[in-house]
Parts: sequence; structure tokens; C-alpha cells
Amino acid sequence: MALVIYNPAGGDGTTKQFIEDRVLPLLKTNDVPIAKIVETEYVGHAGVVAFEFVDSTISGPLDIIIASGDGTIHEIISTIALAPSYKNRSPSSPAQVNLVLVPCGTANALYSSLFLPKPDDDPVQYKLQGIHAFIKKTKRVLLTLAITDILTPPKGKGSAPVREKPTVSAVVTSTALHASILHDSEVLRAEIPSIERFKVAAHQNITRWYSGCAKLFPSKSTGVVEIWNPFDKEFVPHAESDEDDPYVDIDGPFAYFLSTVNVDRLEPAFQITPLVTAEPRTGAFLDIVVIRPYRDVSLGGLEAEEERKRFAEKLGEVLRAVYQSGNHINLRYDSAGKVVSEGEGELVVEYFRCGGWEWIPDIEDEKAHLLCNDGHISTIPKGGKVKTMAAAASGESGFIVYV
Ligand SMILES: Nc1ncnc2c1ncn2[C@@H]1O[C@H](COP(=O)(O)OP(=O)(O)OP(=O)(O)O)[C@@H](O)[C@H]1O
Repeated sequence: MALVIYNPAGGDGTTKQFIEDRVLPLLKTNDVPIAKIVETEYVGHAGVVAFEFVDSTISGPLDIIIASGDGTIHEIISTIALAPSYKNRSPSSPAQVNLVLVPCGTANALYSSLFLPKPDDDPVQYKLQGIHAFIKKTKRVLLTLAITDILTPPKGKGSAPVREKPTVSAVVTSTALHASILHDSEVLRAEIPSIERFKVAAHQNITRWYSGCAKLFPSKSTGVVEIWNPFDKEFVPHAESDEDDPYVDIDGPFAYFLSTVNVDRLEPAFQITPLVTAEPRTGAFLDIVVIRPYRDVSLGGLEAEEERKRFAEKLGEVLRAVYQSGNHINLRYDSAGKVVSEGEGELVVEYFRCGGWEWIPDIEDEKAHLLCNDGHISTIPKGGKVKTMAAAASGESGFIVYV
């Protein structure tokens, strides 16, 4: 028996109608038994409903049909994955949850990465592909999760940092520009319901840099942090990472710092981590995109404001290249600091594949404290830091999407 959850407030607000006109009739025609249909009423409601469903379904598959965007999917995954205890379900029977996706949000990153959009797709049929895949059950994807801990500063001398409740993401974990965009775009939701609001918010933040430093952790399976080499078209161990000392420290300032799991894009055409699909690998990996302004040597010697203005133009070019099939990962600086697609200059974008990362914002830089988990924004406390690690799904527990 499947649970149906939909968010009436996501996307352009037409979800309820799509459920009634398209989804429920399709499920009925294919004899999919429905346990319950729930319209979410508040932020966090989807997680509560999904938790109750998992707890009360003692036998049989756990099928959850979700008509929403990534934010609601995040609430469901994070709540189930972090449930401290169940009343009815034994802790020794790990849950394998089948998620059936109907893209009714604004960005729909997970859906558009798993069901690649084609120019001639019929919009209604495209949105129903997840249901058809669930009915056929031929091919499935086990989701990799990213587990994020915010560590607040130690209370007193000699005491350890305090670990807040972790968050589990299935799409994106970011700081810097992307977190600022998601933070500011929420204010624009009513005025601009489409993905255009992300562009407006990007424009508002494009000259901002973020102070702090980051540490990259090796993946379990390779033992090192890898970096993409676009010349040879392969991931190679980072120059500072080997089996004896695999950690890589990177200093700010940063313009962009974002990691993904499961997705190569954050919107149908915004392919920010294109290697997730172009160079797929099984296991617990995060793909990380970092942009640091001072890799552009032509910025040296300018006034701070002029540096930021000049770099903002280049960052704009890089973000436009993301929409050109993820071509930002091939961009370089020429000897005059111009952004070009060819040559042997410094890469504009650093593209890492690794097991996790830590971000330590400069205490003075307020916006560097913003953190985005699948669209959900939180604030790292002053003096604190954040750590995100990849976790691969196992055969018996975890989240599955039929594709
Ligand atoms: N009835 C409701 N009223 C207001 N907000 C709701 C309601 N139900 C759920 N929400 C919240 O709406 C937020 C956004 O939801 P969702 O992710 O489904 O859509 P979206 O943000 O438009 O899409 P995407 O995440 O793909 O960009 C979530 O944080 C969710 O908690």
C-alpha cells in the first residue's frame, strides 16, 4: 500500500490539481493500492507523515509517492533516516523505502537528474515518468546520502565542540553563493514562482565573496581526494592528497562552494556537477564545485571593490557556462585573466570528488555562515563549523527511486 504525499505550496501551486487529474487516475488504472493521500499543511509535515507511515507498515514494501520539489523530498528522507526510534518497527529491521517522484516543485533537481529532460518531451507525460517507472519496476537507483553536522563552538576551555542534530541531504549541500541565493530567493517566492527567482537572487549576491577555509576528506574507496583533470578527462589524486596524508586544505576567499550527491543539475538545464552522470561511480562520493577568485592572477593590485566588480563579470560567465551542458568545468584564465575555453591556463573551477568536507567560516563574515541542505537554509553559529560526509546506500536499507 502506497502513501501519497503532496505539497500544495510547492512550485507554481498546481500540484493538487495534477494529483487529482493525472496521478490518482494513473495509479487506479494500474491497480496501485493507496494507503493514504496527504496534503502537507506546514513546513515539516511531510516528514511527520512519512515517519508515521514507515513506523506503522510492519510488513510489505514502503512505497511513498511524493508530488513536490526537492525541499519536501529532503524533509521525508532526513526525518526517516534520522528517526531516533520507532514505536512499532523493530530497530533490527532496517527500512528500504521506495520513493516515487512527481516533480511539482520549482527546481526539481533530483527528478531532472534521474529523468533527463528532452526538448520534445510532453510536459505532462514527462512528469509522470516516475510513476510509470515505479509501475514497471525495471531499473532502480539507490540514493547516496550526504550527512551534515553543524558543530557549535566549545562551551568552555578544553571542552569539545557540540554536535547539533544532523541533516541528511539527497541533492545539494552548499555554502557561499548558492546558499545565499537559496536564502534570498525564498523572499521572492510569491512574486516570482518560477526558477527565475534564483537568477534574481544570484544577481543580488554576485559581487560577494565568502571568507573562511575548507578541508576535503578522502573517499573510503579511493583513500584520496580526487580532482578533475579536463585535459585527460579523468579524476586524478589531488597533488596534496596521498594515502599518508589524504586531507586537502583550501583557503578562501570563496565565491562558490557546493557539493552534490545523486544529481548532475540543480534545475533541468543548470548542470553544475555534470560528472555525476558523465563519470558515474558507485559508492560514497560527493562531487564538489569550488570557485576561488584569487586563482585569477589578474585581480592582484586592484582596490577591493574593483576586484569584486571585475570578478563578478567572470563569475557571471562561469554561471552561464553551467547552462551550456556544464561547460564551466573546462574554463580557464588566459594570461590576461580572460575566461576562455581553451589553452593551458589556471582552471577557473576546481571540481573535486571525495568523501566529505568541512567548512569553517570566518567569524566576521555573516553570509559565510549560511548553509543550504537541499534548499533548506540554516546558520552555522559564530565560531562553529559544518561537516558533510557521503554515505552510500546498502542493499537492505536506504532510499530507492525507480527510473
Ligand atoms: N501547506 C504548506 N504551506 C506552506 N509551505 C509548505 C506547505 N507544505 C509544505 N511546505 C513547505 O514548502 C517548502 C517548499 O517545498 P518544495 O520543495 O516541495 O517546493 P519548491 O521549493 O517549490 O521546489 P524545489 O525544492 O524543487 O525548488 C518546503 O520547505 C515545505 O516544507
